[in-house]
Amino acid sequence: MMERLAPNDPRVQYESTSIRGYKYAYIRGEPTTDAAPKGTIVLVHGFPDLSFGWRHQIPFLMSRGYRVIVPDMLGYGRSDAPAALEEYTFKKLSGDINELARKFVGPEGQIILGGHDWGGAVVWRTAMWYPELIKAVFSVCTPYHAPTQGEYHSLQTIIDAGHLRNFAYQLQFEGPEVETRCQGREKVKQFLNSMHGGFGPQREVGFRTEQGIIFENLPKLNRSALLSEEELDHYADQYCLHPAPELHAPLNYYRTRKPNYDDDRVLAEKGVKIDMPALFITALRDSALPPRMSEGMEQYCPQLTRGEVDASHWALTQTGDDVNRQIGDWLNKLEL
Ligand SMILES: O=C(NCCCc1ccccc1)N[C@H]1CC[C@H](OCc2c(F)cccc2F)CC1
Repeated sequence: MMERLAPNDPRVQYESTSIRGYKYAYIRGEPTTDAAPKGTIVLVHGFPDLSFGWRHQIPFLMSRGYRVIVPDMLGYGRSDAPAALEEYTFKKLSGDINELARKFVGPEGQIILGGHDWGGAVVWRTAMWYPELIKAVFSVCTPYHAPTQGEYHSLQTIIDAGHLRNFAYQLQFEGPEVETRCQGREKVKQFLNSMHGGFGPQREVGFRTEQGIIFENLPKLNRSALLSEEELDHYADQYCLHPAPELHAPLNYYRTRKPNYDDDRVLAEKGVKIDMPALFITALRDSALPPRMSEGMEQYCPQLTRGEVDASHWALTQTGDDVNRQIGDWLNKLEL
């Protein structure tokens, strides 16, 4: 199997462009096969991640004859990180994906669009706002969730009513505590390590979905088995390209529920569905996005293929070869 990308890997190019007045940096990987390029794939990462989060998938997709474009999403890494939460709505991020993609496929072309985590939520909405751009769409971990038809409820109200308990950590992430208490390279590195499942000598953890970050445990944690020291250092370096509070912009993805709800009403009224071919790969041990959350997706995605991996939330790295195999099989069927 191909070796995953290393930080600053010479097999790909590191470029940037201006979108909506913001700098978007991205990885560009070209096909490594002699055959004609099969098309362009755009990959969208989640939280707390980077374009580097797709390091297992990028060489694989290049070897299958695709050009791969992988942005650092707004707020991350080498891209700009505006402070205002309004800049991070699904509708605006969808427009950014459209603009980035069209730089490579032109006004009439199409892409295959893939997402993980928050990137998965973004790709489902991009497929609804820009269906003409999308040849096919896939998401790892994050199921499609329909635009709410009813009235708006805050996450606090929903959780107090006993629903979405697996999203309880988001109540902490919406607030100021995490960005205030995790500033500076060492604390940011400890935060990233905790989110990747690092644990302490008494098996202490630094993050639980029912609770959020357990700050007193962060200094005790050993490095997560999912990341090499070099990889964790790269993440910390990239997050520290932005001034403190380094996590403010990434956490803005948790602060857009109301504006996203307002934008979603237009989609709900139009009865927009995911009509193009779609692949959803669930991670069987993702404590934030358990498999049960994808029940009923077929009614919104008539051309849905389902897959699963025996992984935690970090399925892209933990079961990279299995994820690649399932994406590869699905792509082969698309190209028939
Ligand atoms: O918070 C996220 N990632 C950080 C935590 C990663 C982690 C998990 C478990 C262990 C260690 C680390 N991801 C978000 C991504 C968007 C999701 O919201 C979309 C959505 C809805 F709003 C409603 C219904 C379904 C649906 F998918 C909510 C989780």
